[in-house]
Amino acid sequence: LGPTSFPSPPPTLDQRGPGLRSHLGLPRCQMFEPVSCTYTYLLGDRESREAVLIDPVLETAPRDAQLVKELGLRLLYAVNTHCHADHVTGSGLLRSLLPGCQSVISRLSGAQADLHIEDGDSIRFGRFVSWVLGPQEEGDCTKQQGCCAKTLYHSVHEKIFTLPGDCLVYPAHDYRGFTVSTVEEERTLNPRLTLSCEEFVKLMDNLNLPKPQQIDFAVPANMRCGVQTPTS
Ligand SMILES: N[C@@H](CCC(=O)N[C@@H](CCS)C(=O)NCC(=O)O)C(=O)O
Ligand SMILES: [Fe+2]
Repeated sequence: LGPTSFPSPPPTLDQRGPGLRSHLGLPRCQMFEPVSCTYTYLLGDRESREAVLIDPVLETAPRDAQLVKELGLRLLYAVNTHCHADHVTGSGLLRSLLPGCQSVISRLSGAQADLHIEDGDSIRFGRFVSWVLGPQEEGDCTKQQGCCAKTLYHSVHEKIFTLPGDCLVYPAHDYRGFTVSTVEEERTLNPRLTLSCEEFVKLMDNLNLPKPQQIDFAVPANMRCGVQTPTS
């Protein structure tokens, strides 16, 4: 996103600790939801104040909305990388909390949203453009969620791995506490992505992961963009 920084922070930021202030060195914040171990990302443009939120979670949507307001940002889009099975999206609630915000998901997901995007589409906020999509929705999808492992492998190799090696790669989840890596690190050291396509598909087809705990209510809710009105 370039070496930009937010301008002078609004007064409320001065009451915050150095942890949040340190986020102001780059126009992005990484936030965590501990039950599903989901990371949500806020990307903002310091000049126009336009912002996007990637993979918001229902339970932490009020926190995210508060942060958007405190940073003096205008949230244009609440983007879902896919129709999640392990948490309910916060995008429906954020539309209510932050008027003007549109929910976004891939058309191939079949889920409801204000805006459906396809491979090659761009999301613009301020001076920035974001989004890389594979032939199917990719995000952090796994075989467990009906994603084709072969498509995932080719998408990562042909899209993400063509980005510069020092490009930062942020996870949608991490269950061990890691927060960031690089394209070069993933390309050379990722134990799955350094396999051949055939080996990768075999491994993914045999993960035998347990069913996500929230799947039975998360998927139906996410097909409707989560919760549409603020909870009391
Ligand atoms: N315990 C969690 C597990 C949720 C889950 O299955 N997560 C997937 C990623 C979903 S986007 C995962 O862990 N994949 C691991 C892998 O090795 O691919 C829950 O019940 O929600
Ligand atoms: Fe997930």
